Amino acid sequence: MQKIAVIGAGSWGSALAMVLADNGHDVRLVGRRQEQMDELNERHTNESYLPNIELPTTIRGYTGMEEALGGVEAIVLVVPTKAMRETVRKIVPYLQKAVPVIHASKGIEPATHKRISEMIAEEDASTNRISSITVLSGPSHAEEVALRQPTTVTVASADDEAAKYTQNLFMNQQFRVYTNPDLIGVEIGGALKNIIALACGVTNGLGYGDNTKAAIMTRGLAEISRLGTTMGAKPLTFSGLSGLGDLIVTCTSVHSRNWRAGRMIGEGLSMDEVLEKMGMVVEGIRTTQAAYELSEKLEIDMPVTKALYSVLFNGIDPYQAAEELMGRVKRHEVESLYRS
Ligand SMILES: NC(=O)C1=CN([C@@H]2O[C@H](COP(=O)(O)OP(=O)(O)OC[C@H]3O[C@@H](n4cnc5c(N)ncnc54)[C@H](OP(=O)(O)O)[C@@H]3O)[C@@H](O)[C@H]2O)C=CC1
Ligand SMILES: O=C(CO)COP(=O)(O)O
Repeated sequence: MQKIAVIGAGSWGSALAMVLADNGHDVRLVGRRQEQMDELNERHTNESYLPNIELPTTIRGYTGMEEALGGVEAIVLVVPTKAMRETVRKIVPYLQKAVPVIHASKGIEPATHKRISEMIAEEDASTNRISSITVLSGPSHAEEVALRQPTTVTVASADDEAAKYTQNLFMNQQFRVYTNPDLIGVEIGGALKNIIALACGVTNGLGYGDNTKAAIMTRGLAEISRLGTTMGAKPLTFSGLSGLGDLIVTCTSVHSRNWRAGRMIGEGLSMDEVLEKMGMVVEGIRTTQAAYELSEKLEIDMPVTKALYSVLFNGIDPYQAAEELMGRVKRHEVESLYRS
């Protein structure tokens, strides 16, 4: 039994807290709204993020870091990417000894183009309170994990022992955890699939069907692989759970916030209208900006990302963006799979 703090009481933080509690760990779930933590402690529910789910009574909710982090042996970070740096800055002063950190968020930071593990390491550089950083990623909608439906994920770390420790923490009969040494590939696959899910949603919103979805998913995976391998990822990782697996689950599921946001944009809503309606994080929007900037900087051909960027940030009509994608110059299918 380990004392574990899960920071971020949204859908995914709560579902992962459930897995850890099911495994017998002492779980402290940290949210930022007192009424939400009162609901968790008194009624064992989190209606705004996991409706109609009863959480294990052993999960305790906290809003204060000092109280939640006392004596913890591991920390799981599950806040939106844009809140990651600020969250790490908030936790490190309360860590009495160096502890392993596991993150389960999916994104890349616009402007710096850093992956999440790089952001965490940077924020701990002067304090050294984090002993290892591991990412947990894969095809895993919180709604289904909370129902204890069979789910598989991957954990990756530069520290092999940290990956195995994380595998042991989370693995159970319903939640199967693999290890993968390719930290870069696992983080990039999880972040970039959200762009492709948004793009698939846009095509559905335009009224296009399964042929178009399969095209965007397959060519999307090709451009994820091109950018990812240029950034140092192993090609095989993109055929795995955190690559193809997560691409499938996000592009084809009504649970996906990215896919749903894309569909509304395809139907004609503005980005602001969509974000207001969602009320949950849509990571793919900021990741589209980051990946587009990276593709320009590294001169990687990423046509789907570029088309989506023009829709989201330059006000291009989605129908026109789709026409332009289809009208590009002739290409060989596989010659440019890993480099532009
Ligand atoms: N949902 C899923 O199925 C999966 C999600 N993920 C990833 O997990 C990460 C978290 O997503 P998810 O839990 O789904 O998001 P949700 O939208 O469900 O919840 C977001 C959580 O983050 C909190 N939050 C929002 N902004 C801030 C901030 N600035 N500082 C601190 N906390 C903040 C919210 O608090 P409040 O309620 O007070 O606003 C809420 O607890 C994302 O990177 C996502 O891609 C990965 C796999 C599966
Ligand atoms: O990452 C996810 C499933 O693996 C969740 O995707 P959404 O953020 O699009 O809901």
